[in-house]
Amino acid sequence: MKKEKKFEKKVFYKGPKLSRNFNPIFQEMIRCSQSQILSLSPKKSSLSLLPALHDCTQLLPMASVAATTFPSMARPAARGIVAGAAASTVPLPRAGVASPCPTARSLGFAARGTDPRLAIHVSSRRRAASASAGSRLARAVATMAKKSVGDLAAADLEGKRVLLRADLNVPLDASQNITDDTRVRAAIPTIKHLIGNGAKVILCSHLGRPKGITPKFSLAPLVPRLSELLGIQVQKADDVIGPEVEKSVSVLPNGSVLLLENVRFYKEEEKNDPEFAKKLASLADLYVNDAFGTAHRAHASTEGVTNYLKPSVAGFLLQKELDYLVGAVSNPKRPFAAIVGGSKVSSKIGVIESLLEKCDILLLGGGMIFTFYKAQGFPVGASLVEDDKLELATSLLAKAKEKGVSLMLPTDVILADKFAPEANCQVVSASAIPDGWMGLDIGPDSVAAFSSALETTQTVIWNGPMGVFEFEKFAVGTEAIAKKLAELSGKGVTTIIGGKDSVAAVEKVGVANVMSHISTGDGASLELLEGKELPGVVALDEA
Ligand SMILES: Nc1ncnc2c1ncn2[C@@H]1O[C@H](COP(=O)(O)OP(=O)(O)OP(=O)(O)O)[C@@H](O)[C@H]1O
Ligand SMILES: O=C(O)[C@H](O)COP(=O)(O)O
Repeated sequence: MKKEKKFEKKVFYKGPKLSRNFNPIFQEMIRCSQSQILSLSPKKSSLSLLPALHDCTQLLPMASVAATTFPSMARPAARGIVAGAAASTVPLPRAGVASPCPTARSLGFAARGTDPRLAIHVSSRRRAASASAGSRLARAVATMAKKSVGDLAAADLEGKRVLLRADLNVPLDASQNITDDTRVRAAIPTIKHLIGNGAKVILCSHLGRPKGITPKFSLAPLVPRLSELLGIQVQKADDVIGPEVEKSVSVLPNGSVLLLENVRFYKEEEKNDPEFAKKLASLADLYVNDAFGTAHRAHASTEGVTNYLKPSVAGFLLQKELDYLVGAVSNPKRPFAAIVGGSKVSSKIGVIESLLEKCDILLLGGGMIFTFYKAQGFPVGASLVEDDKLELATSLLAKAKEKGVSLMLPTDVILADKFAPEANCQVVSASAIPDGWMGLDIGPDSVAAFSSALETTQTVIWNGPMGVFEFEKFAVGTEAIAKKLAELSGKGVTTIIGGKDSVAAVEKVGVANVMSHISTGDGASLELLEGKELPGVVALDEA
């Protein structure tokens, strides 16, 4: 690299002809001389004069430079759709309904106010999106345009028996205490709305994966917390269907809640048995699905009952999840960055492929990066590698380039001499992993490069940790990203966190309450990000 006065105009490289095979050289060049690289000419055409260098921008931290220095590489926002969405309104709970209870940590229901473009009804997105008919995006958004519980008038609810499917699948300790009540708190706004309008709520959920009636999976431990959050005594049925439950429902006063027993105590639930669904539906007059975390399951209580209950509508939590994981991701404020981590590339292929269609910057971390390194010919030591996914990694890199997405891989990693919390560690360049060592976190240079790339963004979605964050020594990269996203949230950037480990990381760092949206779904949010339709959503009435 020759030092020149006019760095902002050109960068000269002296050395072997650059190609992908010379990535280690280029990587080292960036590591040592980042300020010089940062001064590449802002014309994309100058990159094309250096085709090999251009290749590298798709693979290395140059991508962050490209994102900031070459805004033309970022694809323009879908302005028509955004404008349509901005003009629409949020369906608010009706007057006289108690506001959601204060929560220990914000579930982000207030975030609509911070980003007016997200204050939209699902149906308005359908109208806007249909303007770009034919695109995969338009279809995906359109199928998520569902009638909401907020669309029902007070008269539709007063005295009505409402079957409300929530996801109360919470973790319990050995003494049956709830160790994380996030999903319980997330269910409260819809329940309050229903009881505030005089409905009789028949609340139903699964807990765990029981095989038949299993006392440790009873929903009984949920009753005290639900009652506390709702400010009324929640009744509990000992069964899901049958004469005893029917009797309890028949004496329910308006504005009350009856919690059914774990719906998975019946094997018919997961089989989506029509007879079981019919019996469950017969308890109620209408159906509300607020169980986002289970919306990817076509079960009797999430899908089957909609064949017997009209209307079948979405609850507020389900709506909010769709607003962010479909709406904000499909029509993002740009630049839009996606951060994908986790253990294996194989479990994130769908997410990466889908996000490559939408984002401007893609940051990769976690165990999957070593498959990408190996695909580029780097030594990976004892790191996690999926040898049968090397071609896939190469094709994802090519796809990113083709789509003009700035894909960044970490340039340095933290290595361990064994997979253990007390392992010895060292930081090395990503291209210089010695035999016998395994990469368990991204390194400090990568954190800096990722942070500076994120600085440029207006929307960020994060799924999957950057390293083995369960071990303190290897949690630094993940926690740094969590803190960076918290900082960006404070500056008005839309930040969306999905995947149980990324959610756990932001909670551990204590910044969950500042994020725009923390998804309550795990598999469901992953499937939604992959662009899949969720059966529990598809089955609901159209808006
Ligand atoms: N470098 C690495 N080597 C091995 N394992 C890793 C590495 N980096 C992260 N992991 C592990 O990946 C796991 C998380 O991977 P996973 O794909 O399940 O992510 P997730 O998106 O948060 O989870 P999910 O979508 O299932 O909720 C963590 O347990 C973490 O320890
Ligand atoms: O925790 C979850 O992901 C949901 O409650 C769905 O549970 P399941 O994976 O057992 O269907």
